[in-house]
Amino acid sequence: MSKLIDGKAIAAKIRAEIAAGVTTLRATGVTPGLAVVLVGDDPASQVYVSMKEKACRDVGIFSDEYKLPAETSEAELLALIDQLNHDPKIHGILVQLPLPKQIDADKVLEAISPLKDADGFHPYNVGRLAIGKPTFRPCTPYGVMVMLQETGLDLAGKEVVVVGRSNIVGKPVALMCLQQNATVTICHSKTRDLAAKVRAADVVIAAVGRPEMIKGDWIKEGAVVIDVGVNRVGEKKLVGDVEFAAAAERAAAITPVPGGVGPMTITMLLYNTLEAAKRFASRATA
Ligand SMILES: Nc1nc2c(c(=O)[nH]1)N[C@@H](CN(C=O)c1ccc(C(=O)N[C@@H](CCC(=O)O)C(=O)O)cc1)CN2
Repeated sequence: MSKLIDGKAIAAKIRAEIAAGVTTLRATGVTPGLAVVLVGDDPASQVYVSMKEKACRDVGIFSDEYKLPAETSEAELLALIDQLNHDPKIHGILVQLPLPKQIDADKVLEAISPLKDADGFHPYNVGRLAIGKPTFRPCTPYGVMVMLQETGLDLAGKEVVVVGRSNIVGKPVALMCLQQNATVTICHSKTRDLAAKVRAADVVIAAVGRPEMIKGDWIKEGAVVIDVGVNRVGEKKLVGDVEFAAAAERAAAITPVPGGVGPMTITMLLYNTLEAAKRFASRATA
């Protein structure tokens, strides 16, 4: 039976450090501020946004919420982003994804000032990550890396298989593992013999968004498994992208769902917001 990588416990430890950092910064007269923008009434997004607001309160970050109707136009959202880019109380801006169909998400993410890009999704920050000089890192992949670090595993020379190639998780987490000298394979819907690829992996990062798609018997004995999937099955049950019980029989360490990567996503958002505020403060005094 494998060791559980407890995202809640790791998140609590890092959030305490962030709270201390916020206190120090506030003593200099700068309160970190995060604008949380939600368009529409997607139930999961509403839950995530509430969790982000509560997490901000808990560590002393000021959060300003903008809940806009589902029929908001792209131009209206871009006007709000422009206003927030110029708001001195706001150091980080996050637009909850997904956005309604009439809005081009890429255009919106590109409109956020790269200096306030708490989600790390702006092409400037993505480019910095790609060249190995990250500024703001996307929160979920960043959280995954912190969890891997907590296991004490050295990624250098390890075979890492990332299942999923989204801009939010798959691609950036692959870049981050590459930066740590892992040999990285990104798998996706056109990958031939996914099972064989996963069977060869020392580390499996599942970010495909399909309930229990990665079978337990694909996991190599002693591998580390990070499950990014948060899939709702039926009324209340949440499952990951990996068949947890069977995978846990073989893995050296594995993340649960819930209580694994999810809490780390919000923690790294707090971290990025504090970083943005610190950089603002040092620009102001330069
Ligand atoms: N602007 C963004 N949009 C989205 C992001 C993001 O990082 N930035 N990621 C996801 C959703 N997400 C954050 O927004 C998110 C998903 C899951 C969790 C989480 O803590 N999950 C819990 C379970 C919570 C539940 O009961 O539903 C867990 O896994 O333990 C936090 C944040 C898409 N959009």
